[in-house]
Amino acid sequence: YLKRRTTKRPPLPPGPPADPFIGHLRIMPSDQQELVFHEWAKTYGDVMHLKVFGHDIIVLDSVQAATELLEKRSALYSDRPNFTVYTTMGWDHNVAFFPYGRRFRKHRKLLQSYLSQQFTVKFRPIQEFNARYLAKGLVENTRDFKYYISRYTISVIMRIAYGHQILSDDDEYMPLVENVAYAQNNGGPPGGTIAEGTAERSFLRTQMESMSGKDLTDEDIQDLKGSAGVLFAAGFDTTSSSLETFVLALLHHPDVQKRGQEEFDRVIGDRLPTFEDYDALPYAGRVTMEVLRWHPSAPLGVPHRAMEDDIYRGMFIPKGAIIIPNAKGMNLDGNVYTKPTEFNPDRFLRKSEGGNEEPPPVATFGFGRRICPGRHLAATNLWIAVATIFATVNITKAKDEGGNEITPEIIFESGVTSRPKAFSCNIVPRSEKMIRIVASESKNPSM
Ligand code: HEM
Repeated sequence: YLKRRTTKRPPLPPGPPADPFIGHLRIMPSDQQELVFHEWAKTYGDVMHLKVFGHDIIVLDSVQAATELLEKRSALYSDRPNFTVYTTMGWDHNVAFFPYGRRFRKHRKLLQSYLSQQFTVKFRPIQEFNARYLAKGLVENTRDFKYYISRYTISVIMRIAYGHQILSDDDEYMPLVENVAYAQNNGGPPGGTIAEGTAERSFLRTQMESMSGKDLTDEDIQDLKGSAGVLFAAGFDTTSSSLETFVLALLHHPDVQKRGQEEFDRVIGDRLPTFEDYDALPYAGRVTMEVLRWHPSAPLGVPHRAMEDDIYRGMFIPKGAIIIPNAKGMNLDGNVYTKPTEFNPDRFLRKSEGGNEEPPPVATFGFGRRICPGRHLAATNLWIAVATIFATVNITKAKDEGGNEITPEIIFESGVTSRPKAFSCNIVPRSEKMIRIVASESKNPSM
């Protein structure tokens, strides 16, 4: 009896009541899962167990639990579940879905060195130019603002991954906006130019050069193409949806736009911002951080998988369990953020400066050995776009036929990546002077 007691397995983490056999299938939300999980966590705790189709699912709803498991015990939690849907869609070269192992480490190493904080400083001229090109689009305003946002994020990635700068709407690669899977599987369009040695410096070219002299295997070539395609697939949607979230937040908070514009006028005024101005434009920095907190564009992160049985805070986590880090839930944690649903960039300010000293939203970019390798690029892409938008245009609510302002709902689509539900707005240049500045500073790049 004593032996049986000591070897008894601790209980699974708590969770909502389940049905026999089918577990939580019936109550699994099909929409806004992140918000429903966050509500459940208020009753069952920040480590919650669900069971669906025989699979154990552990939802983590606090940064503390996610850090302790996915970072401190990363040797046990860096695997991915089997993403059958994505692999049957042909996304099998995407490192984001690789199980933990040799091929994962190889891809991750390639990406990590190219996207490190230090290395991404080299991309600044590319980001600055493309932010100006974004402003040019918004000032001309002949298409929906979402088009210009997508063109911006695609252009930066195309240039960094493949060495190709998009300079016109007729660019043959613009259809990639609609066809991420194509880029993923074909290693990006300008592959030919790389072989010919004419492409600008880029991820593909750098990796090819570092391997020159070696005999490249088919797997090496596939891996190079695959990881360049991953930059596109993982970086495009996430960044453009965050910029849409920024526009949505401005419509609800004209005061935020006003303060961003006042900061720009006071500090810079008669030219467009560059990364040299980063420290001088702290409000733009806080707004960027609040966008990433308010609605993380991958609200449930990307699931990890437990590689062994584990025990955490006296709860049993079975081998094979799917671990879901609920980034949105963590960013709405009322123990960490005051009035968490409010968009308030000043929450990050020091108390002595009138803020709450609340921490940056680390959950947005995930955890441990799987943390987003593109996070430095993403954060700087967002910052330069935010600062340039403050500098150049006024964004206000659209009006209906009767001249009444339309206030868009704060509601986000469900999915692995999530953007605001479609909404419209008015975008006009801030002044004649700004139109001239944008025209003269968005000329072809010398990068
Ligand atoms: C706002 C923009 C972005 C957000 C919110 C975001 C978020 C995330 C998250 C939550 C993960 C999963 C982390 C985990 O498993 O714990 C991830 C993985 C990844 N991200 Fe990002 N990301 C963004 C932009 C980018 C960019 C710009 C790139 C590259 C150009 C990129 C490349 C990747 C890759 C390759 C992975 C897979 C990493 C792995 O499985 O080891 N991301 N991202």
